[in-house]
Amino acid sequence: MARELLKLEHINKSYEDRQILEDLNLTVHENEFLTLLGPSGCGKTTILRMIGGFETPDSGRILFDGQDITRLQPEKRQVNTVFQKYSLFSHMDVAENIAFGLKLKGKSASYIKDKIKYALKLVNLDGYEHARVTQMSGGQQQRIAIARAVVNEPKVLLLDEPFSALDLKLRQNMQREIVKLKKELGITFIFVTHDQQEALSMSDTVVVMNQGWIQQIGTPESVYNEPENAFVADFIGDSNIIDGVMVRDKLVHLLGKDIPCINTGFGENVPVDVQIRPEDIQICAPADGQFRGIIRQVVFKGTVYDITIEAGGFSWLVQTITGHEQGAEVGIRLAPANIQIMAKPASEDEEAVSDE
Ligand SMILES: Nc1ncnc2c1ncn2[C@@H]1O[C@H](COP(=O)(O)OP(=O)(O)OP(=O)(O)O)[C@@H](O)[C@H]1O
Repeated sequence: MARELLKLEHINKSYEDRQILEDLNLTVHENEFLTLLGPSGCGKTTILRMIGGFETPDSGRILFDGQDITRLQPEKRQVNTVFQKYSLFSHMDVAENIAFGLKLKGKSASYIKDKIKYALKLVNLDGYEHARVTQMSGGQQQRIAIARAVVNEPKVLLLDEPFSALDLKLRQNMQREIVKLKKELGITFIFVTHDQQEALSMSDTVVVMNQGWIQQIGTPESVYNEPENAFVADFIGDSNIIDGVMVRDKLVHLLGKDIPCINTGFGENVPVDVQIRPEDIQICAPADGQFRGIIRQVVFKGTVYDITIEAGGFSWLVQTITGHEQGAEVGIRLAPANIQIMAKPASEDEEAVSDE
């Protein structure tokens, strides 16, 4: 793993007596593409604003290269932000927008000219120096906002939902371009989004958040394939999440049956959440299934079918590449490797204990 570049240590932040972040710890490595992913209001932007210097934590420290920058002014940090609304100056042309920060820093005219040329080339807008920003498309404005940040040669680029105003096609284009840009620049990117697809396709590391808490940190593959709890499983991709109880290691009691699973490390009789991805469920002949049921709904999604099967008292979402007949009786088979066993959230555990 690369060197640790940025560290958030024991961060607390409240707004008007409401605690938004509590004892948050996060490490960002040099040259990492790290994405903060979570539903609206979970505190992603607050974290980004603290890293950028636009917000101060109530307590805790932010370290950059080992130096405490918690209270350092934004312009003194080696960090630049691309905001959601781009915040371009409408009365200035493209070049003036990009030059703005450099002029404030007192850079020479020839230095600024070279930088503008370099940055516009980088974002595929060569020759647009004198265009008016108001006459440019959302995607082009987004690129200018990125060019404006890049000319400052930041060590870290912060991007706060930069594609939220763009339509799907353009969004996907920009996602590819950002990943390419990141490779060319060789710097650290911290990206904020509530779009799980965007996070999975772009990042080295995904930080999944909910209500101010980090739920899981991992590669896109690990948060998708090995979610640590039901929130992550449910938020990232589609999931079947079912209450289970461990019978013993490698055997979980699920909807009235004992089903083999992989190693879990959970003790006997421990209540767990069991996750099975829709694409991992095998539909078979009724007699061959671990559960027997009826197909209730078949919806064609373009590349896959979403099939709802009622079986074992549970409504399963199953994804297949071939169609099935509504009303048909079928079996469901689960491969042990496709059964993800997760700890229940602490509060639910307590309830389970007190119910007994
Ligand atoms: N300046 C502020 N004053 C009061 N409350 C605030 C302020 N800034 C943010 N909040 C609140 O803090 C919480 C976290 O906000 P934040 O913007 O960090 O979330 P987010 O995950 O980035 O959400 P979104 O995706 O909607 O931007 C929200 O409930 C928000 O209303």
